[in-house]
Amino acid sequence: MRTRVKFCGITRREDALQAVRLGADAIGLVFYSESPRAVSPQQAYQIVRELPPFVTVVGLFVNAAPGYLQQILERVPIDILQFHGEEPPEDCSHYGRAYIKAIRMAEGVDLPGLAQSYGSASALLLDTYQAGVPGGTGRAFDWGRVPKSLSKAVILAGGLTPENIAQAVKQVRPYAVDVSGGVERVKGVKDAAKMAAFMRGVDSVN
Ligand SMILES: O=C(O)c1ccccc1N[C@@H]1O[C@H](COP(=O)(O)O)[C@@H](O)[C@H]1O
Repeated sequence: MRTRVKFCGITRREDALQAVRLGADAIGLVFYSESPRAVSPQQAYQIVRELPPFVTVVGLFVNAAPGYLQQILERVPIDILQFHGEEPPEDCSHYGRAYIKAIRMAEGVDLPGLAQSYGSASALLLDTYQAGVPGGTGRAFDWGRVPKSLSKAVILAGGLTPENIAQAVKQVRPYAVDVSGGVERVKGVKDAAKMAAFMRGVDSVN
C-alpha cells in the first residue's frame, strides 16, 4: 500500500495548493496559539475554501477547551481532528468526528496499551518526545522503537525531512507520514522545493 503524506502547519493558501499539486493526501492546520504555525479560524477558512476534493483537512489541537474546538468546527471544514496534548480517549471522541491521537515517544511508552485505550482513534501519530514541548520539535526519534505490528494504523512524524524520509518509510512502513518543519523555508512558510523532494523520497520507496 502507498504511504500517505500529510503536510502539517500550513498557514498560507499557496502552500496548501502546492501540497495538492504534489499529490499530498492531507494538510494540517494548527489551532494552538503557542505554535509559530498557529492559524486563526478566518485564516484557516481562507486556506481550505475551495480546495479540490479528496484532500483531507486535519485540525490540530493541544488540550483545547471544548467550546473553542466546537467553534472552529462550526467555521472551518475540518475532516479529521488531531489531538496533540494529554486528551483522554473520551475527550477525543466527544465531537463525533474521526480523530488521530498523537503519542510522544517518551521512554517506556506503552504503544500496544495506548492503541487499546484509544480504540476509537483512526490512527496513532508517533512523534518525538521533548519535555515541555507538545510537538513540532523538528527532531526525529529512534524509529527502531516502532513495533512491527500494532492494532492501529501508524502515522510517523517528528523531524522528517527530504533527506531522511526514504529511510524512515523503508524502516517503519507506516500507514502515513506527517511533516512540518522539515519542508519549511521559515517557521510557518513551506518551501515548494523541499515539499517536492519529500514527496519524491516517499515515492522512491512506494
Ligand atoms: O507544528 C507545531 O508547531 C506543533 C505544535 C504543537 C503540537 C504539534 C505541532 N506539530 C506537529 O508535530 C509533528 C512533528 O512536526 P515536525 O515535522 O517535527 O516539525 C507533526 O505532526 C506536526 O504537525
